Amino acid sequence: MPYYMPLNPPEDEDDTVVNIIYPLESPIVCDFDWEMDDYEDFADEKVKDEVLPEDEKEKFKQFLKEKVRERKLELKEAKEARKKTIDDMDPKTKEAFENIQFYKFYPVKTPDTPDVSNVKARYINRYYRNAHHLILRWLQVWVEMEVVLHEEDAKDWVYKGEGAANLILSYTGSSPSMLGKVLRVQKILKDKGQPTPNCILFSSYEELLWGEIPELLESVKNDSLSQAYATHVMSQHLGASHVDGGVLVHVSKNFLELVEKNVLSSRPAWRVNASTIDAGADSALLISDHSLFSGNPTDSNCIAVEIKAKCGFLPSSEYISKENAIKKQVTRYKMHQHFKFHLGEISKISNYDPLDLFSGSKERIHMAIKAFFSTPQNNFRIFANGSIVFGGMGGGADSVHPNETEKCLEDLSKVTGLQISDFIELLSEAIYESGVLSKLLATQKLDDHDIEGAIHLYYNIISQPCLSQKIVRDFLISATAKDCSLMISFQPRRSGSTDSEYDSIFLGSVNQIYDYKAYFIDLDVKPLDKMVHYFELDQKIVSFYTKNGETEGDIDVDSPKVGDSGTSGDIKIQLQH
Ligand SMILES: O=P(O)(O)O[C@@H]1[C@@H](OP(=O)(O)O)[C@H](OP(=O)(O)O)[C@H](O)[C@H](OP(=O)(O)O)[C@H]1OP(=O)(O)O
Ligand SMILES: Nc1ncnc2c1ncn2[C@@H]1O[C@H](COP(=O)(O)OP(=O)(O)OP(=O)(O)O)[C@@H](O)[C@H]1O
Repeated sequence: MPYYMPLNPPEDEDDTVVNIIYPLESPIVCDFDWEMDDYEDFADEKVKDEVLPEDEKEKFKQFLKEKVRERKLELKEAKEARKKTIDDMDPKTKEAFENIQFYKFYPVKTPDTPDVSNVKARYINRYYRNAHHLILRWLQVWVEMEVVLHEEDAKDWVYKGEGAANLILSYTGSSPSMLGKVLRVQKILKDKGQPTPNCILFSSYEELLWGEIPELLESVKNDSLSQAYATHVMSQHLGASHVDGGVLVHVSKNFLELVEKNVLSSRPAWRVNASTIDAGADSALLISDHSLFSGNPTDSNCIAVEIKAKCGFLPSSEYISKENAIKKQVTRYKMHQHFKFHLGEISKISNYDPLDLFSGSKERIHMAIKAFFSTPQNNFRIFANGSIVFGGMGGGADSVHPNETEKCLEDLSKVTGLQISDFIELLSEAIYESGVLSKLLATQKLDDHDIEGAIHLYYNIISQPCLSQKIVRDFLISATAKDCSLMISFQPRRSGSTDSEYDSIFLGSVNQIYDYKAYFIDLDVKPLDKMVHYFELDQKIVSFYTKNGETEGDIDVDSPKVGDSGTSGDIKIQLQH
């Protein structure tokens, strides 16, 4: 019940505590209770503890007052918004909420489960408050997993792509229920020293952090965290119509082992060295193949574009230290490119600027797409009828060698029937008209403290669990939004048909209407203990850029030009409609 709207205010509306991070060389991280604490005494205490210089006291008090004022305003607005929603509620809905009954289930003791009969409590959480009924019975919530994939099914699944955490298989068999689907199977890293990319179990801190979303905690038991996080967290921010949680299916060990063997030769060598399919998993996610428009590879004439947009804003957090002030002027993406080039992870600095893609300006979106064509790296792929025709498979920072770009452009035009300039026009119109990136940007901006602020709250959580959770939770949601991909699929509308349930773009240059759909993929929860990695990587990237600037790997002027009248831009090829 993610949208449960209690008629009585949740407890935090009476909360008088505000989380403080006061920016100093060593920031002061504390909680201030405006009912219990006195500004003067509070500041004196900090001076006495030698965390606040005496001459900073007045400024600190002003800072506290400002934070208290902001928090009170926030609470007042939340209260008014609640009141308005309740006032506007139709009487039937209101009656349903008034009569709602909560049942809290506890497991009975079995040889494998602990006896919890003495620790039962009616309390659920601060929204639901107390349960009306307590039931001591094991409630096993099974996700519908009617499908089981066995060894003999392995031949129907081929390699589609992979990231650091998952390997994606396309279905090539004839079962109608699987047609147009991909299977997302978990991988495990060979080097146990690397930070774990995927979170399938929760630590006790994570249980606290995400505890307000019961479906998430429940999903861990069912091995369906990835599905639950997409559905119950990310879709609230990105819009349910752009998120597909998929369905969990059982997979046998033999199925996974055979698939691992079958796809080995299609996988990039560096991915094979880094990770392997987790043959111990007993389920995998079955999701619609969003590189297909109709779900059927044979009848769709579909072109799809995958964009890993990365972080689309410059941080302005007050917690960013003076030495790292460059972060407020140069994008994380650009600085990371220089660092990756230095490490030999990419052969060329990308021309792509995320600020262009997220700008909301048609011209700048155009520029971003042109940059993707010259340096796609792992940020840009194009699929025709589900098969990749531009960009590299298997993710990775430098998945396409620049020399291959020209050839890819020719292939692309052959299958789409569009000149590259028309294709860029179609894609930028869809990005501009759909507004789908503005939701993504707002979700990324949940990170308003920057890692330099959030890291202190992370340490807070692991030293005295229960404080400062929202900021870290928002940081992790934002991290998912900075790393996910957007998949937009297009299908030319048949001539003669006028109405359609889809959004569409009219491409004047070819006199054709294209229907399109947009989905976000890779919406997994980031592990809480990755916070330290985030902080360390951030410091490395910024310090490298601050010391070295743009001296290495500057943008190559000889890269293929796209979208202008000229060679590649005029290539033309046919996609039947
Ligand atoms: O830190 P970044 O920006 O390099 O992002 C990582 C990505 O690198 P990129 O720079 O996009 O090539 C990285 O992508 P690749 O493996 O390089 O294709 C992963 O997406 C990684 O996420 P996770 O560990 O699989 O959950 C990403 O890690 P998160 O930071 O999203 O946790
Ligand atoms: N539903 C889907 N439809 C079509 N293609 C998909 C789908 N899901 C994933 N893919 C393809 O598989 C690739 C890898 O998938 P995904 O990004 O989910 O892996 P990951 O390991 O979670 O990534 P990361 O490295 O970001 O953690 C994607 O880049 C995309 O090309």
